[in-house]
Amino acid sequence: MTMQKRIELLFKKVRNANPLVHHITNSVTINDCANCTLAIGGSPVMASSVNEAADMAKIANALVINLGTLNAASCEAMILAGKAANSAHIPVILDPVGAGATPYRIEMAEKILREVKMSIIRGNASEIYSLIGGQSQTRGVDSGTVSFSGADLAVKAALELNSTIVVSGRTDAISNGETTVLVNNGDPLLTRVTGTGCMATSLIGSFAGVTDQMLDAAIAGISVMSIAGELTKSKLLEGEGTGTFRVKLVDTISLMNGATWMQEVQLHEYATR
Ligand SMILES: Nc1ncnc2c1ncn2[C@@H]1O[C@H](COP(=O)(O)OP(=O)(O)O)[C@@H](O)[C@H]1O
Ligand SMILES: Cc1ncsc1CCOP(=O)(O)O
Ligand SMILES: [Mg+2]
Repeated sequence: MTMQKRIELLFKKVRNANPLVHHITNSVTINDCANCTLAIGGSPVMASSVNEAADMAKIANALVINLGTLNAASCEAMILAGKAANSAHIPVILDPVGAGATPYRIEMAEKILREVKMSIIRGNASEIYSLIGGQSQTRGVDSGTVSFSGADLAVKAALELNSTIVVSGRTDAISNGETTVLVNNGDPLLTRVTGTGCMATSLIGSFAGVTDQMLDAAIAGISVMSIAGELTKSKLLEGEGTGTFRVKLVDTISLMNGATWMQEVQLHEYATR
């Protein structure tokens, strides 16, 4: 079966299986992440207390760790939950929001990466670059300039971090170090609403909860967000701006199925080792 066909089938699979996606995430986009998880067919639970993080991870189908507003307590909860998920063979997905923006963020990201095995890591180019020791001009949570192409960065990070990597941007690059795929969908409006990266990571977590193929889950999640950006832009009426775009984005995701995905996705294999 081709990768495209496998991903097409994931839409029904995720809606039938309704995977529990445990999030330890930031306080800015937490509600959008929960609604995006529901829109694609998952069941979100946000649980960040050190008293229950490990127990919740054990009963989940996937764990999403998002560093957006991390602090000492949430970092401890992320490590407890991550270790529990690793022991139970539950996929862990990392969104290193703002990694590289401050020394604390990169220190914490490195600490979590030392303790927890990540199945998938999704970030913008600056964030992924900082995880492999690079320095780019990142401003807060936005991407800056990086000297690699997204595809080359994804391959390098996949090999160095031993994980499936998604570098999001105008073109999304996804690599497990052996197979690298580019997704040429998206719309610049996606960068004018906070949380589209976080929501993409929640979508990836939802798909990772229903397949063992982490590359498929990573491609499915990021491409759903990028395609939804395009379709939602085309549905905006005169006088509607970024606020309406945010609401309609969740509508679009909730209505997307395998057939629409097949029709819209612009997928290209980049390189095979
Ligand atoms: N310049 C762009 N043009 C079109 N789509 C984009 C652009 N930049 C980012 N996207 C899309 O926006 C979504 C969020 O990615 P990104 O902005 O890189 O994440 P983050 O919000 O974490 O920085 C992804 O679906 C990505 O493909
Ligand atoms: C603005 C902001 N500040 C801390 S977390 C956060 C949300 C970032 O979300 P995204 O990376 O998806 O734009
Ligand atoms: Mg982000």
